[in-house]
Amino acid sequence: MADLIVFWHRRDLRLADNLGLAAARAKTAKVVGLFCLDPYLLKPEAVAPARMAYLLESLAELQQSYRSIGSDLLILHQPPAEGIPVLASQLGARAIHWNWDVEPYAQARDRCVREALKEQGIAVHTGWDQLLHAPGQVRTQAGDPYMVYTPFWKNWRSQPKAAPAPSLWDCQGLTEAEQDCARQAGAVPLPSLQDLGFCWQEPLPLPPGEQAAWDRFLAFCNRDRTIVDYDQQRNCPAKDGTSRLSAAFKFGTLGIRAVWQEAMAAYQRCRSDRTEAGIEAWQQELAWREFYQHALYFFPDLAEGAYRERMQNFPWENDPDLFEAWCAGETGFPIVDAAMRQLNQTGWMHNRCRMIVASFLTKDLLISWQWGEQYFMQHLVDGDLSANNGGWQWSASSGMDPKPLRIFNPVSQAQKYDPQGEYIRHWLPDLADLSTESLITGEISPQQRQARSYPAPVVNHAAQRQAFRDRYQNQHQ
Ligand SMILES: Cc1cc2nc3c(=O)[nH]c(=O)nc-3n(C[C@H](O)[C@H](O)[C@H](O)COP(=O)(O)OP(=O)(O)OC[C@H]3O[C@@H](n4cnc5c(N)ncnc54)[C@H](O)[C@@H]3O)c2cc1C
Repeated sequence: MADLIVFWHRRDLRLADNLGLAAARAKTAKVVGLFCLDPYLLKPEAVAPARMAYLLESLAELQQSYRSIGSDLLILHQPPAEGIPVLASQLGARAIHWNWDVEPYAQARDRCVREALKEQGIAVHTGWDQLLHAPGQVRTQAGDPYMVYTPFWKNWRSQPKAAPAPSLWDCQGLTEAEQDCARQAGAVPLPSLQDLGFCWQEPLPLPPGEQAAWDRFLAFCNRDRTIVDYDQQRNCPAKDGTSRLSAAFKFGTLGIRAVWQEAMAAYQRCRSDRTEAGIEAWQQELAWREFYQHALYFFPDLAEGAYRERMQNFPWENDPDLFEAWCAGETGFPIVDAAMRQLNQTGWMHNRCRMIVASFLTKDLLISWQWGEQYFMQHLVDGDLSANNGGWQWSASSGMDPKPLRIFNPVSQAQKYDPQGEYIRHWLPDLADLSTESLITGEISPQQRQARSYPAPVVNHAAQRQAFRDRYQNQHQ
């Protein structure tokens, strides 16, 4: 009988273009998948129900895919360092393979699992998969990691990209005796969302699973060709101008090399500078994703606090009532409230609006970006430590931004990016009959507000802007 390799899936919930999985299959026909529901990562206070729903349904699809090629995806529901070594040794596995992750918790966890497997005499094989360029591959001339995006992008773009890894096509699964053995070692059926204490009843912003992610990507890139207008449309939250693939990139239901290859093929087919610019603008977003992952890998302290030392003890006011108003979309600023209601109702928010609400929380309400960071993790289907932390620190003037002091004006943001008030009307239907001018400027009379149960503005933007500037300058004296 062939030697067994267990492939531990984490942020790579797919059979196609999976470097670690393809390497395991090249060594043996007998490959079985494993996913470990780690209680540490499943705490309801830290995880968005939409994200958990996306994860579980993607796992269900992956399990079916494994079964259709003759193997299976085993599920453990316990701390990985406890469950995986027991399962692997009971099954007599020759080795465990997995793809690396940049997050500090994942790295510490992996070290524990590796140590425990070593004690059992089980080999471990690991490598990078989730990025086109692994941390360390893109460095400044001095050999340091980049701390500024634009030179990172130029270097990142110029480097050759790997081709997609071959998909898993057929496998030899566990015998019945081995399946019994796996159950005795803790393998469980995939639990439901309710079993894990979550509830999500809305449609997900992206249908879960590998097939749906690839279909969405092909539509975005080739069929609807939204990608070629990306640079024109991506800042308009009322338009369907972005890919909405963020959950797929977070959980790896899409392989990044396959995505790059397809986007480059679309680029080669372009007949105008305009369409090339659209595709390149989208590729720049993929580079932002990698920039923030490299940053977290090299500066794990980012997860704990401000990157800029002078922002580490910033005197935030942290008023809990203002925070509650922001969370509920009840600040009296229509563009901010529309965005927060999109997040609360769908589990996703447009990037332009993420920047607007993050600026508003930190610069207008003087509330720590870490409160907002946590709230986003509790609600986003794509909640991801590196991208979320990067976005929040950029917005709070505490991160890796060469021009850190940016303060968004909610009125001019709405004027520029939602000039017809379509986005605001959609998410604040009670205000839909007001004039576009009122929706954009927020100049809504007390009577009109009262009639629509819409709150008065919770702060004065100009005064708060000045208050933030004063505090910021004090910190930088
Ligand atoms: C305050 C704040 C918090 C954020 N939190 C997250 C988060 O938790 N998870 C997350 O994936 N993105 C986050 N972003 C980045 C960005 O808003 C989302 O990736 C994007 O809106 C997802 O929509 P899309 O898939 O249509 O993106 P597209 O515009 O189609 O971009 C394609 C992909 O590139 C990546 N990407 C795009 N923009 C960024 C960016 N600025 N930083 C890093 N990666 C990017 C995403 O994987 C995205 O799916 C945050 C941004 C801000 C300002």
